Amino acid sequence: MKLFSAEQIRQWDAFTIKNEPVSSLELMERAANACTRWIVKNTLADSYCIFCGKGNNGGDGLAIARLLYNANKTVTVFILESATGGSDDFNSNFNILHHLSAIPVYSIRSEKELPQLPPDCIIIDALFGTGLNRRLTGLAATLVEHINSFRMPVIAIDMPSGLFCDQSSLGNPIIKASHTLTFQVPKLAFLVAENADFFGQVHIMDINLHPGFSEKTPAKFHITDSSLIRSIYQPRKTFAHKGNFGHALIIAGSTGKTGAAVLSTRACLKTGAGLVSAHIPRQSLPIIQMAAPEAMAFPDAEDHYITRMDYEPDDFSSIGMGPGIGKELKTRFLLRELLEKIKKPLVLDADALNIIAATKGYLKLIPSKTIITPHPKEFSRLFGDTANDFEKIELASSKSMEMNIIIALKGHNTFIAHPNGAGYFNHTGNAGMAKGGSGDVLTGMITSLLAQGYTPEQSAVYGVYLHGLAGDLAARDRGMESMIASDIIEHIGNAFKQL
Ligand SMILES: NC(=O)C1=CN([C@@H]2O[C@H](COP(=O)(O)OP(=O)(O)OC[C@H]3O[C@@H](n4cnc5c(N)ncnc54)[C@H](O)[C@@H]3O)[C@@H](O)[C@H]2O)[C@@H](O)CC1
Ligand SMILES: Nc1ncnc2c1ncn2[C@@H]1O[C@H](COP(=O)(O)OP(=O)(O)O)[C@@H](O)[C@H]1O
Ligand SMILES: [K+]
Repeated sequence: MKLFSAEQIRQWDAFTIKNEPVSSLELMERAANACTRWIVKNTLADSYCIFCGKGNNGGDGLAIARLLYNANKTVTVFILESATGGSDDFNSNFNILHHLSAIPVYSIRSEKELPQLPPDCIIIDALFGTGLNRRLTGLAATLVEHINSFRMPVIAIDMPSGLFCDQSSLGNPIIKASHTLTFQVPKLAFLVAENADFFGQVHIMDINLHPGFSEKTPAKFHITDSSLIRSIYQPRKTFAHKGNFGHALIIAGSTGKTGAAVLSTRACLKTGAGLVSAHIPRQSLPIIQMAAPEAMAFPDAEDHYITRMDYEPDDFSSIGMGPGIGKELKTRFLLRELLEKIKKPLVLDADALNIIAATKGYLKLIPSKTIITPHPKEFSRLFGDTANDFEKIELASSKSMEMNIIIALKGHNTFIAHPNGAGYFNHTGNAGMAKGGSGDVLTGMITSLLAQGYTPEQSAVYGVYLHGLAGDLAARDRGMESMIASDIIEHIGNAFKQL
């Protein structure tokens, strides 16, 4: 699914008005109807306090007020006055409402007019939407803080007021909504961790914007959805043999972190590679053979960590390196040797990335189309700090293009930057996965897909989606608190079945 900017959404509204055709006021009525249906169905209250600005977001608020009143609800409207007049559609809805004397309408012109509200009402925030063009200050900011001081649930229309769609709002006054009813498509602002306190649960209101616009308009960012994954998926052929699905090598583990090697290797096996081998420290040999009997093992010459390749790396279809390897000097040298020798893309995670970040000259050795899977800290070690999440996304995108690598920046809504400039946000996964070992599982899964012949771009997008889906199924079965990384592996099979 394409992720459009506020400006593109404005163009999409205009395109719909021209090409459907439909009047702007009718489109607002459609939006207000969708919101009102949701509100009536999902809230049990009888009383609603609606705060409106004087743009089209406020126009939505006025139309919702009228529709809720028609549904026999008690409605009170507060209008934040501004020096400029209302938008055309705001004014039209204001005139309609004016004739319904049963709906009280109050103006807020100064702090003295900030209202007290009945404790059983639901607050509807229609102050500002996608038209926000600067941070809120003055009376608007004070009103936002005033609304946030109430304990009643707040339903934001389109955007929580004060939140920018496509840029950081860090430190700004913003409505803290329990629910956001947003029009047609999700917004970038709802995908980043720094905004988590503001939008609550996001619900998409389908207002039938014209499909012609989204089909022909390119977008830089996308949300990975099941239809994209189904288009990537290659079913296994009936007469296939193990040679058709590649030979994956996992280079992982050191004493005390053999579990990382076990998790990556098992996840790699469970994701469909034809053959899986694990290069582990010598002492880990019995452990890996017990925990993953289907995998072959290359025990290192060294007991406790990895130091030497006794194989040709290009003989493998894919190699994933990093989970639990530590940062011993000899392991660093081995990583350098691998980076210099291999002619194929790699999967690099965890300590492989920490070694690269800490050792001068390693970063530029990363082979083209390699997939790196840093969590935010590993990302900062590699590429430096950023002031906010939006800059982090831009930095991931530009580094991916500059270095011709795929960067999966892990977290809730993992962001995957492709070297052609496109970016994919993943929406599967849950906070039950915020535990040691989950990332090791992801490395094994992506390495497995790469071995099977999926392109590096496909392997990253597909692997991250499947990993999150397996995590969601694990959470459903075991609960977010109790699920562990091994449970994600146990649910990879069911995740495949759900595609
Ligand atoms: N036909 C359409 O274009 C549709 C628009 N819709 C609604 O329209 C909204 C966008 O409407 P608008 O473009 O009128 O914008 P908004 O209603 O979001 O706000 C814009 C108004 O606020 C002012 N403003 C912006 N930032 C401010 C700040 N920091 N302090 C004080 N004033 C500020 C602007 O000058 C303008 O007057 C959407 O979010 C959505 O709710 C929906 O009704 C669907 C259809
Ligand atoms: N709150 C969350 N929502 C969704 N996915 C999450 C969440 N927390 C963690 N994850 C996922 O779990 C994995 C954690 O990886 P990482 O931080 O490298 O853990 P580790 O190195 O301990 O294995 C990532 O794929 C991440 O996207
Ligand atoms: K709003």
